[in-house]
Amino acid sequence: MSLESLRYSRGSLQVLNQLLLPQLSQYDPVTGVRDGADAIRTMKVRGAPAIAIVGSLSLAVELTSSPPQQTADLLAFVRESLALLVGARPTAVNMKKAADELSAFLAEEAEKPGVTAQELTDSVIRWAESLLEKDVKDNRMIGDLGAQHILQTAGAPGGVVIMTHCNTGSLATAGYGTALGVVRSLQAMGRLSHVFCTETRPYNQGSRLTAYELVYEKIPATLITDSMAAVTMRERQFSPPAVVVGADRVVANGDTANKVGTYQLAVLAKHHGIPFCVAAPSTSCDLSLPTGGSIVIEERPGQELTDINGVRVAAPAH
Ligand SMILES: CSC[C@H]1O[C@H](OP(=O)(O)O)[C@H](O)[C@@H]1O
Repeated sequence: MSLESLRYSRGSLQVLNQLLLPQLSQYDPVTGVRDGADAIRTMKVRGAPAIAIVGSLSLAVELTSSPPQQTADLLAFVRESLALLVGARPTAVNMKKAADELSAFLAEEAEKPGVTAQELTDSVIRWAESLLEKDVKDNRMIGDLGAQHILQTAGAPGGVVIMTHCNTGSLATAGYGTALGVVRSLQAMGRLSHVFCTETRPYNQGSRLTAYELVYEKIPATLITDSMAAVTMRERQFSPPAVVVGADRVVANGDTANKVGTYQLAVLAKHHGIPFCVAAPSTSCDLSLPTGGSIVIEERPGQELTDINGVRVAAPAH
């Protein structure tokens, strides 16, 4: 059983407050779109797929509790809500893609003769709910296919050694995970020897979230600092095996945006002759952008670097 990033039933959404992990597992209610956008913006909920799913379900719960009576009001509310949710964080494409797809779906549904506002509302709710099952199904496929790919390059029987960055597990998705899904599939196949997860400063997705998931499921792993990555690659018999990471956005030429620190791992992997793999669902792909130069890279408050749990660990700026 994996950790759950969210708990949903029609009309009710709760999210695991990832700002409090690993010290405290607390589920916070999300009663509507503003709650959903706040949870995403503050990184109470994070991870490209989870952002889109929580954002979409926050719209579904608000529509369940307060369904607009007129079609025009529904269309305006959905449009404004999706704009708010997309604006919560810029780099991961998943929420923008979900917003575009939902908007197109709703426009098509609204063209149907005699359709009522309630029928349209119910369609939007069902569309949002469909993301949950699809995400887990996608992640299991990514995990199995990624594991098979890595084993083909392993060149030897027995377990493989993997390094991963940030958090791409059940806490970043609706379940199973992407890069961590590959780890789970290798473990299920009996072909995982060890995982090295990087702490991933400054938000510490690796130490606070990935290590938490791996320990919770008794997957053999070692937490390393980001600065340990190079010596770990040199000393820990990767052979080949692989560095496997997730993605916030993959664009048309294959350029990939991911958590800061990913680029240096790619350079190190190349230097050490270790395959570097990106595990991401199609919901993280943005073919409208030709190269990575077009991706908006998020910049967050400096306190997320200088403070840990409210305690300053760096000299204040002038
Ligand atoms: C499968 S999640 C992909 C992506 O999300 C993480 O970013 P954040 O924790 O800031 O939302 C990280 O970049 C992961 O690789």
